[in-house]
Amino acid sequence: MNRAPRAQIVVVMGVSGVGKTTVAKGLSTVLGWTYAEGDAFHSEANVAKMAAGTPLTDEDRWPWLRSIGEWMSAEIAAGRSAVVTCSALRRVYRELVRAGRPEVVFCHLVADPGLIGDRMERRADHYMPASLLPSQLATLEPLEPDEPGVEVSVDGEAAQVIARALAALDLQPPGTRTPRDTRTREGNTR
Ligand SMILES: Nc1ncnc2c1ncn2[C@@H]1O[C@H](COP(=O)(O)OP(=O)(O)OP(=O)(O)O)[C@@H](O)[C@H]1O
Ligand SMILES: O=C(O)[C@H](O)[C@@H](O)[C@H](O)[C@H](O)CO
Repeated sequence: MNRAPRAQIVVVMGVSGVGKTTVAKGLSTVLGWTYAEGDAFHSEANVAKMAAGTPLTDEDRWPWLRSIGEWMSAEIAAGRSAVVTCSALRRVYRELVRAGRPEVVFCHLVADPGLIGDRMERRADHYMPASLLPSQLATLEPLEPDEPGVEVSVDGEAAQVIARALAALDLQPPGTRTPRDTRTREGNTR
């Protein structure tokens, strides 16, 4: 029987400035998957708060996380695989995003804080000030072993990082799978 493969959702997570947008866009292009920018789901109030240099609270983040989850559910219902950025700093946030969606896997981007700070300082067209990096790092709870996902270093050029993320996630661009790979993955409920 010819069954359509289940949709997969990759959440590219990590602190502000670590490279989520860069990597998520790259993955979606290579894989031909839908892409969404998690920042676009923030309320104007959240954006204004961050732009003013004030960290968001849990209460600020819950509605934002729920909107991202709703977007994922729509993609899953349509049978589309997708990549979305979402800082997903705390485990409870990731649990909210995953709840009822076994298709979700996280790609946690990591780097030396100095490297992230440099990249943020050089980025001109973004509301998030580099001064919020310490609070992002303090809030971050790295992926735990029982959570679905991988950790990927963003050291090096963007193309290298995207290739590293694909390999860590065990994803191949369409057309590059051998029949043997296809058989293996059909039976894999990861
Ligand atoms: N591998 C890389 N090498 C050099 N520069 C990079 C790399 N990845 C990202 N950058 C640059 O670093 C800055 C931050 O990257 P990006 O905007 O993708 O991060 P982000 O995690 O999406 O940030 P935010 O959460 O604040 O939106 C950008 O100016 C981007 O062009
Ligand atoms: O949880 C948070 O504090 C926010 O999502 C931030 O991480 C920003 O949205 C993002 O990084 C934009 O710069």
